[in-house]
Parts: sequence; C-alpha cells; structure tokens
Amino acid sequence: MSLSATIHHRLPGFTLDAAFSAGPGVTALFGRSGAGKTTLVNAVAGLLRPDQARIDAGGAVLTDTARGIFLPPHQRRIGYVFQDARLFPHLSVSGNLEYGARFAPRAARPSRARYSEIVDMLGIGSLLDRRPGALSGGERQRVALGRAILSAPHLLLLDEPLAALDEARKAEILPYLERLRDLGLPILYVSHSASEIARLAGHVVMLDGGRVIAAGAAGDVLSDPATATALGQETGALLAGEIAAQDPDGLTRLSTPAGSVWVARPDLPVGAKLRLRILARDVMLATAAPEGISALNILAGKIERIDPAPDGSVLVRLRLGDDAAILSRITERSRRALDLEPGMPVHALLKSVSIAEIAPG
Ligand SMILES: Nc1ncnc2c1ncn2[C@@H]1O[C@H](COP(=O)(O)OP(=O)(O)OP(=O)(O)O)[C@@H](O)[C@H]1O
Repeated sequence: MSLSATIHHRLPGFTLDAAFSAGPGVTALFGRSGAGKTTLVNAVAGLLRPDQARIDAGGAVLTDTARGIFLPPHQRRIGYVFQDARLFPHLSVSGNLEYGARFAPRAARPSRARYSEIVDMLGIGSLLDRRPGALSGGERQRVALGRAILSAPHLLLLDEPLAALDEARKAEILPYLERLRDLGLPILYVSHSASEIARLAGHVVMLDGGRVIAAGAAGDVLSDPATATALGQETGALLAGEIAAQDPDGLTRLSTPAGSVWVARPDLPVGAKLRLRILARDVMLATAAPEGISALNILAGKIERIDPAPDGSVLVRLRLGDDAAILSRITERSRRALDLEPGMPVHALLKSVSIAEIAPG
C-alpha cells in the first residue's frame, strides 16, 4: 500500500504546491508553523477540496480534479488522529472503539480477536468502561489511535498526535506509535519535533512555504542543509549502527558505515540495531587527526559541501564512507581559519551522540 499525491491549492495569502509519496511505515511531514502541513493532510483526508490534485492510495483514486473525482472522507479508508483526541464524550472507550469499527467496510470489519489484539497493543483494556473525560491525555490519544485503526484504514494520518501532551505522556505513548508503525500501514505523521521524527520516521517530507523542499529517506533529509532553517538547533544527522561489542570499561562499541562509535552502554545485546542522532552543533572539525584529546568518537571523512546557515554560522556536510553523511555547524571564522573547502579530508569530533531509536527485533 502506498500513497501518492500531487496537490495545488490556493488560499488567500498562501499557496500549497506539493507532490510526494509515502510507502509502508512512517513518513513524517515536517515544516515550520504555517508551512502547509495541515492543509496538505486535510486534502489527503478529503476534508479540503483542492483546486487541482491527484491523490491515489493503494491503487484507488481518492481525488482527481481533472476527472472530477472526489471521494468523500468516509469512503477513503483513512484513519485520522488529531492533536486533541476528539473522542465522543458521551460514549465509553469501548463505544468509541466500536464506532471506529463501524466505519470499516463489511469485508474488512475487525473480528473480536482483532479488536482484542488492538486493545492489548495500545494497553487500553482496563479503560474500556470509562468515558473520555476520565482519561489522561495520553490515554485519550491511545484510544483515538485504536478507533482509527479499527476502521481498517489503508492509511493513517496523525496530525501532531503528541503536541498536546507533556514530556512524560509523550514518552508513554511513543512505544505505542512504534508498534503501530511496525504494523506496516502507511502512516503520514505531522510533527514539529525533530527527535520524534528521528525516532519514528523512515521517510521525511520537508515542507516550507507550501512547497516540498526535501523528501526521501530520513537520514538523507535530516542531513540535507536545505532543512536547516526548519530544524534550527535541532539540525543533525542520523547514523545507523549495530552493537559490535561491550567493552569491559562500560562502553559499547557500535559499528556504523562511518566506522566505530562508542556510546554509554545501552542495555542491549551484541547485534542489536540502533539509530544514532548526531546534532550538527555537537560536531567539531579538525584538518589533521587530533591527538591528546578526550573525545572518544573521531570519524574521518571528506567535506561534501558547505552552506551558510540561517544564524550566520556555516553547515558543513561530511561524507563518511559510502553510506553515511553528517553535518557540522561551525562559525564562518573557523571555516576561514581552517580554509575548509569541498573535497577536503577532515576529522569529525563528536561531542555527543544520542540513541534516537532502537530498531525492532
Ligand atoms: N481556511 C484558510 N483560509 C486562509 N488561509 C488559511 C486557511 N487555512 C490555513 N491557511 C493558511 O495557510 C497556511 C498553511 O497553514 P497550515 O495550517 O496548513 O500550516 P501548518 O504547517 O499545518 O502549520 P502549524 O504547524 O502551525 O499547524 C498558513 O499561512 C495559514 O494561515
């Protein structure tokens, strides 16, 4: 199942002109406030009738303005979860879930076993008799996710599902979103948070001013300097790694396409796969292999490009081996002092490396 969309829509003072596709797993829609994310998601859901558009999902044409096709929202097989759960306050949790199931076409209506499986997956079994007013924000979102999944959708649209939650509730719900992702359904996930995206998304579509400015694998988009304006201090790259060894001094060696990286020991076995996030502001550069320095993680690479960053610093993109790229944010003064140019070999000193995600399995 996949989604492909080309949408052109004019609002007073704003034009959405975007084309993108999304396959199974999470595709993050990312961009600053006012970039057009909600307008785009509403067009996919059929809540907005675009001026010109073609939107296909799993072979079905949802919108094709050239042929006068516009399926109403309830016929699109799309589950939509908003920032605020929007549960029916007068129905119990089970009433809300059953309402979702009623939207599934007869042939796809969830069985009792499927219903229980989803209730268990979201950890809401003990809440079934309660009304939404008696649930925490995180619980309400889990019920809203359950209601959406039980409608047997071909596609899930999650519009900032964690935005209204505090950090503790966010941390509580993220593992459920990971399980949801692993169901293999395409999920379009609108978020402002680079760390959520680093944790959940396989693909990223970056919007700015109603246009797609970068799209592709999360690692490629997040290390694309074009995305720095939207990401600000959160600009940083992803690096895939696998636990290679647990050293006796408490550090763990990861093998990555860029070479070995050491992190404080995560409680995981050798062979476990991880996704590391390396913020551009945490990467220093040296033109010669540094000696007498306490930094553990020093990777050799080559400068691919140098771009001015919005805050007056510069972003240096380094290629590290065939399969990895990271960004370093340095001052223009340092760039000049080191005479950095594309093509130069350099050493990257990683001041900090965080684990963005532990791959399932
Ligand atoms: N019904 C409308 N009429 C006129 N302008 C609108 C309408 N809806 C949205 N806009 C404008 O379209 C632009 C995109 O809005 P949209 O809500 O899609 O952005 P967004 O990326 O989802 O923002 P946020 O992250 O703040 O939710 C904004 O400039 C907004 O003011």
